Amino acid sequence: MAKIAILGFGTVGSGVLEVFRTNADKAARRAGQPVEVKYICDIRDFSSRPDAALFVKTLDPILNDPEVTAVVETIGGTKVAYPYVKAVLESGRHVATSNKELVATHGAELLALAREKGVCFLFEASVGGGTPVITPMYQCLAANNLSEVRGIVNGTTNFMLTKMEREGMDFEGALKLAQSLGYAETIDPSADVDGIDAQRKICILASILFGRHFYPQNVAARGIRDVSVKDIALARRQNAAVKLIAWAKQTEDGPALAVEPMLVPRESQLAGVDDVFNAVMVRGDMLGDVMFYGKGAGKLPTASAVTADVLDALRNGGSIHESLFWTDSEPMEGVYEDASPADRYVRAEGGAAAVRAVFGDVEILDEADGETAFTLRGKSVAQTRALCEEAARQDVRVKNVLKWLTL
Ligand SMILES: NC(=O)C1=CN([C@@H]2O[C@H](COP(=O)(O)OP(=O)(O)OC[C@H]3O[C@@H](n4cnc5c(N)ncnc54)[C@H](OP(=O)(O)O)[C@@H]3O)[C@@H](O)[C@H]2O)C=CC1
Ligand SMILES: N[C@@H](CC=O)C(=O)O
Repeated sequence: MAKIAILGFGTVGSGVLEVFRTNADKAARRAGQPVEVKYICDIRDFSSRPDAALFVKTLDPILNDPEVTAVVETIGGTKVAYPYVKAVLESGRHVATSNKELVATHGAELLALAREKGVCFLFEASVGGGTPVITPMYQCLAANNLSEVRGIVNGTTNFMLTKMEREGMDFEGALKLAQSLGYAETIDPSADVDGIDAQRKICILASILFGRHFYPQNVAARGIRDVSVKDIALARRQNAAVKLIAWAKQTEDGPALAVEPMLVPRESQLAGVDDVFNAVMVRGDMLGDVMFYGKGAGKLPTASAVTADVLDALRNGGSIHESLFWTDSEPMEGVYEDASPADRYVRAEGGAAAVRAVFGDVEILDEADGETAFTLRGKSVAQTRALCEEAARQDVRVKNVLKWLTL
């Protein structure tokens, strides 16, 4: 019988207990032995629950119990989760976590520690929630050189954009609904809306892709605050959808990665990914493109991925880190940009004549309510930025810029 502990009994942690209880037989077969949740550590009061005896308020009773061999971390953030996870790994126990902030900030160090101790540090649920992305990347695609990953990795914003497109729901209403469904980050939902959650996730995917640690501060991230119902309608007129895309790729100048709302042509499979669903496309030199699609957030989908990691750890042990590993690296100055030219949708205050005076002979998509929307073709990030700055000097305020995703 394997004994485990859950740290943090919120949306995901309570889901892990439910998955273990509902699918106990399946879990026992997979782990090679029955699995019992012996402790749950949470600062909240659960004394009225029938299983109140499981609850503890700190990590100490768990560390002091030699029967516990694996620990689930679903507290979130790094303040408590980082020292807790480090202590658990140092004590020679496996860790499975859904905490992308922890992995994006301390992943290389924790992987090295797990390797040193011969235990597992697994984090499948940290990207894609319940959708397997990380394990396929380092296991099933191991015979490929991977050059690119791109996808929709934030369930909350994808849910919100879908509600805005289909039901004309406003931004605040869509966010409240996503929060009530347990999709949004509880500590700070602006992590979803401002692209920070996706920034952490693309760092994890890029670290696997390139084999060295990528830090969030080196990744330009924009969320969906500037996306209006009007942008979505104009995108639809151009046979495209607005999606928050996280991408990382190898370019001639080295790695490039970012998170940004983009215009996604309907021919792309990513355009049809709606609601809380996530989808990640990985490009390999042998397989070509492969897409992983499924629920990116929510209690049971996410918990199912965390639980699977615990079962893998119990069954296979630390040898997994012969394939799941990346080296540490120093954060650099600035961000990893893609310098190649691209086409962009731009919406700015002012008439078509004022817009053309700055941006040249651009294709006008719409001119209404004192705003002009147009397509700016073949400009790099730096050129686009310079044009927007020049526009501001000429009283043409740019309200949104969305790069077209190439297929
Ligand atoms: N929700 C989702 O769909 C998904 C979440 N994730 C990630 O999973 C992690 C957990 O998310 P989620 O379950 O939504 O978060 P919740 O806020 O619902 O759960 C966290 C729990 O941990 C408790 N907690 C806080 N501090 C401590 C502490 N010192 N010791 C023990 N427990 C503590 C919290 O209590 P209190 O409320 O009092 O602070 C809360 O009960 C996060 O990293 C998140 O990003 C990943 C994929 C999907
Ligand atoms: N808040 C996140 C939860 C999963 O990581 C999201 O919306 O995707």
